[in-house]
Amino acid sequence: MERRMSAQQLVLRQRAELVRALCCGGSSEGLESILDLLLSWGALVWEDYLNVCVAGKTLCSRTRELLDLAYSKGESTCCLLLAALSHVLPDAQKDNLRFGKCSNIQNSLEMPTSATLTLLSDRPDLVTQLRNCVEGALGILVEKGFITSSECEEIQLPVYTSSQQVRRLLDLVKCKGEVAAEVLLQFSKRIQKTVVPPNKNDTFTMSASVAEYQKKLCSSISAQSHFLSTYSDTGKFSLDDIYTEGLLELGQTSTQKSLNLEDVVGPVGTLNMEADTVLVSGEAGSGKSTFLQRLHLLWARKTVLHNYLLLFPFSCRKLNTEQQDLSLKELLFLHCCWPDRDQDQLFQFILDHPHLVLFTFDGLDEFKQTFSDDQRHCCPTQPAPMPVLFFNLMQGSLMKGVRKLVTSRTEAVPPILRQYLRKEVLLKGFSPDGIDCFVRKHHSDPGVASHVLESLWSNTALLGLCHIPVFCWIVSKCYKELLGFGNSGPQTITDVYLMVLQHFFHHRISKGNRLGKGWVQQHFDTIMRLGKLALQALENSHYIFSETEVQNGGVTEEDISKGFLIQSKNISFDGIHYEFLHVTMQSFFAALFIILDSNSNNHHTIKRLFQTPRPEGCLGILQAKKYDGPSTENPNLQITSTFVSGLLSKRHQSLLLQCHPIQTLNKKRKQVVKCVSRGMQNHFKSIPRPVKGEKKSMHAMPGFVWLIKCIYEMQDSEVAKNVVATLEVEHLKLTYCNIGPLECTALAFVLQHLQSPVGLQLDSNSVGDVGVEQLLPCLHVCHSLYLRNNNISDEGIAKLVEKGIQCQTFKKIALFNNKLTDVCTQHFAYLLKTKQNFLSLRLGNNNITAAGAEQLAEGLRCCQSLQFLGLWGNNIGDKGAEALSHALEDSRTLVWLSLVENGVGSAGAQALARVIRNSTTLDELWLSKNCITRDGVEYLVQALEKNSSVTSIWLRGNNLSPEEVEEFSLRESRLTF
Ligand SMILES: Nc1ncnc2c1ncn2[C@@H]1O[C@H](COP(=O)(O)OP(=O)(O)OP(=O)(O)O)[C@@H](O)[C@H]1O
Repeated sequence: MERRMSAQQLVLRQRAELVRALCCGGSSEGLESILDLLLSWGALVWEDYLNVCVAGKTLCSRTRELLDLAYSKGESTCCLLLAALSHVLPDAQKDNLRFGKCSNIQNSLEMPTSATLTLLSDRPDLVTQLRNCVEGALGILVEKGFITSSECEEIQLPVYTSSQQVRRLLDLVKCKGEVAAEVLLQFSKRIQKTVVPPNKNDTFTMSASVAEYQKKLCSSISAQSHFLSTYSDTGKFSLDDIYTEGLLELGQTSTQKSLNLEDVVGPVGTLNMEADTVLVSGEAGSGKSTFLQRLHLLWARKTVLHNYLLLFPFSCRKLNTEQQDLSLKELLFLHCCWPDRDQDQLFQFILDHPHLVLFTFDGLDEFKQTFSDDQRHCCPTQPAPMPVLFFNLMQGSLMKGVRKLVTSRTEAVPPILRQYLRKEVLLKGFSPDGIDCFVRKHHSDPGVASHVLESLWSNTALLGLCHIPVFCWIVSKCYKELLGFGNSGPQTITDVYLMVLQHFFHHRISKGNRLGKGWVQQHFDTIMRLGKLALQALENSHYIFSETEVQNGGVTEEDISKGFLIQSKNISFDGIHYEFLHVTMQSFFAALFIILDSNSNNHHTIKRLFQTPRPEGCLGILQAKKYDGPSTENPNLQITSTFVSGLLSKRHQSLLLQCHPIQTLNKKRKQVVKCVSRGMQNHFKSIPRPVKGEKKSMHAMPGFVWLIKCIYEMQDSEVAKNVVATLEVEHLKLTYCNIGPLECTALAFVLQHLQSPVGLQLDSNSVGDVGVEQLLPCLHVCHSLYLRNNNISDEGIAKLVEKGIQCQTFKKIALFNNKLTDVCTQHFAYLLKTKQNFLSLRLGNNNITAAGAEQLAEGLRCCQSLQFLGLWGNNIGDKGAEALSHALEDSRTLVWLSLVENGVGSAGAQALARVIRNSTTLDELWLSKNCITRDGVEYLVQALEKNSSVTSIWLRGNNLSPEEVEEFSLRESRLTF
């Protein structure tokens, strides 16, 4: 059992977490900063450092090497390692790590006696001081003959970040001897005196030509971002009228803090200080382009981001069309805004003041080439092919210091890009309040808005879909059709897109004519022409069509008049260009074409679209690249396959039968079912055998959720049943998988058919109250439900508990870090009273006070089964602890209780002592980070004298002096301080 752990034990026990913390971003900056500190503190000698840094080793193996080394060197090195980790890791990554007492250790080296030793002892500061002037330092050292120009070039290779260049310089100079080291130190002292930190007191003069250009840029950006393209046909709404805040959260943290627009570009959540690129990721239609558009508009009005004088907005869709090699200068001025005069002066201003410039790139996922960092290009005036230019900008080899904001579909972010990211922000669509707000903005008539909202709230599957703004837009646009559905409204995204298809055809038919039942047949030719254009283009990541391309595809004026194709907003094109109203619409037309086209080749298209293992050869874009299902390389093909599944649902058969023979439809359907089943089988095969004593557990691989969504679109319970019939796991882990309400609906649809109960782990997603409701149909097959970090409120809990008490197998719930208050405790009290086999209730990091604890106590008093109760990080105080203790005094089942960080004092400890005295089952009691004093601990010690089951009571961070800690540790070894 755990006692107070030594630094060595902490390093050993947390090995996996430490490796993850240092390697998750892909950047080696964290590890290298730690090595700097350890060298400067004398914890590592030069040979150790060289051993860790052997060239060619991966970041993870270097990290492991360091951990092994520290462990083998003993307690004091581990202590310094933990101190360095605590110093270097961003707060967000420190949450779940323990650094022991080592976090405040300072330099333990004596004053250095030589310049080369000073290079070691001052290494962390030197890296910071010199990183903006490596070139200057190198110049002096070359000039004085200490290093050669080829050594100088090697240090400056663009593969290295500026901090890495400094480290290489320090390593080199160390070997060049005392005088060289002395020269470098003097240079560093000199620049310390002269350099003004960037951004602070940054004096620059904005010449008239820069001011004029800024004005032109603002007015062109303002004009471009005034309207949303999805509203272009109505002419009714400006962005101001309809824009609704979406949920923005930091990626890679365990806390869910909402960000505002300025935070996205600002310092909050920075993981890699060296990188300039901020990624905003989200699902299709989650509002990424609209978010950027809003940011552009507000910047152009000078309402936000005042510290950026110039903003250059790029669309990856448009960059795709660039055939010529361009220099950075041409890229800026040709693709964004042409300066009327003084181009060179203006460009020089941009080069000289990178921190005053912001670049935005919309739709990285639409860029034809996959991100690669093979080819370095650093010269701003030299032309290069577009992908080279673009990738080097994101990496920071080009225009270092300019902040870049990139949007992308989550699943399409290439892992290799992550090492160049400053941070990742997730755009999670609308909250339930956001949906309400959007619908009310869309409908000026409050009666209609309420009617639409009522029908949404009565169809929770559709409500789940509407947290994605593009679906919310469709539902609002097609409100007449929606209200016409009554109770049997759309359930799947295919239903929603069929509704919008019908809506557009309906609105474009001449007055007096009605859209009959056979409307698909009526518009068959248009559908096929647009579908063919859509599919061929999707295969090549092509989203903008010239007039010639449209004509060559056979698309007629009349087809265009239906409104699915709109004129491209990218005004700098020659001649008219078109794009689909939204890219998801392009995917939908592509899917319609695959289903309705009688060409037998579609058999291959479907096969390739659903292929999950690495295919031999496949659709255009997929051909040349490594790829794991359609998801990773081209997310639009993934959505297309979801639509294909949905269109093959038996529910839509009668609609499609009008223009396609049943045999062919059935054949395609069989094929899709086979592909999806095989895909799932592949996932199941990847489940490792359980280690002895552990549960058989499956961690969802990429593509699992996509397959589940395809099955849901088919709306066929038999398919769902067959697919999971062979799944034998006890634990299904889907953490950080972008599970929102829509995915919950699909998961429940499939998982409810599981043969034996599972633990369903959905931590760190965006389930929310709507998602919780969607999960209820599968609650009877969940013995445990893990919903940490999911924006769940008391409302969701009310529904969960109502269903949970009817489910015999449901025994454990974890709700750490949600939005729960005392209101939820009355529901849990009811559950504890009613359900006498419930085992574990974890409610840490919510907003539960003494009143909530008193409510819980009501339930606990009648509960004969609960073993684990976690309330870490609430605020129940002494009163709450007393209430719980009274209720638990006679418990014959309680094994584990956590009241860490709850404002519990000695009165609370006194009450808890009674639980300890009586209990024969309690094993661990967690009371760290409270305000218990000597008196309180005295009660606990006395109670322990009567207890033999308790193995540890954790008391770190209470109101005790070091002497008291010492004394109690000697008296009672089961206390951990
Ligand atoms: N914040 C918002 N306020 C109002 N409407 C929005 C908002 N975000 C998105 N929408 C609506 O949803 C549509 C789709 O959004 P958008 O194109 O921004 O999504 P996206 O995430 O960029 O999609 P994709 O990844 O498919 O390109 C918009 O055209 C608009 O109608």
